[in-house]
Amino acid sequence: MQDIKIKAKNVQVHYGETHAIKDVNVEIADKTVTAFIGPSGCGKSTFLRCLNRMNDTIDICRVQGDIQIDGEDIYDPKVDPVQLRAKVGMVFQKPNPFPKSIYDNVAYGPKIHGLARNKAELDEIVEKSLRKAALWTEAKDRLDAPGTGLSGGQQQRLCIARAIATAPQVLLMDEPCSALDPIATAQVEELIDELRQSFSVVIVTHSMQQAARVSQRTAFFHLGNLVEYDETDKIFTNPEDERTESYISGRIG
Ligand SMILES: Nc1ncnc2c1ncn2[C@@H]1O[C@H](COP(=O)(O)OP(=O)(O)OP(=O)(O)O)[C@@H](O)[C@H]1O
Repeated sequence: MQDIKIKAKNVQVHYGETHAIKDVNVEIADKTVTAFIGPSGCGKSTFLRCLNRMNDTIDICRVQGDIQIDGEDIYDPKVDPVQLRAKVGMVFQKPNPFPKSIYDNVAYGPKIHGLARNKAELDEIVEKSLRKAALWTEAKDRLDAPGTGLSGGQQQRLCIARAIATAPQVLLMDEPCSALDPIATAQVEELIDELRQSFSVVIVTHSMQQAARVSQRTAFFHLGNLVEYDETDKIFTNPEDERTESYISGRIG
């Protein structure tokens, strides 16, 4: 078992009157892929967004409880959410490159966070991030071309390169393959497996096959509750809870 990277205690989330997350306690390991699964509306994305305070941007959303990353309370008023999101990167369902060149998409974060002292260092970060995101070979001769001109799968890898360019410690992925074809999906899944050498990766997925392929730990959510959290193999072959069993066998969801 790897070290614990994220500790969430008694987390509750409300959107106005809707109680979306009900007293969730979970410990997420470093250098591990953790999958969040469960039926639509069970709270997977809401809980994922708690981990880098993306819910702060939703007026009616109220987050309670305690979330620590490396022992530090991420909801402490001293924490700057912009800095936090550089440390806890995020990749969304739909590839959303900036309307800028491939180079500038990746260079943007390191620039605003002052991670490069000069152009040569910035070039190096861009190349390293694109290599890590398995996009360098396809992109190296067109770094000035717009990011939006890439294929869907390439755009998603560009967004992954952008997220890892700020040297995050955690990468959150909210259904990162749902807009991709099977080949692009396989490439991103392969990449996720490599990324876990460097970070803690947390992925929300609708696909149980994907969770089984990419993750080592799986958390099953149902109606805002974290029902079961265990080794991925255990969840899919021998779950403890009847609700998990029903979901993985296709009876609910
Ligand atoms: N911005 C929002 N405003 C109000 N309610 C919201 C908002 N986002 C989510 N909810 C509600 O919170 C609950 C959990 O939603 P969430 O999107 O986290 O579920 P999910 O498991 O990720 O679903 P899906 O798999 O369909 O994406 C649902 O009842 C949803 O309607």
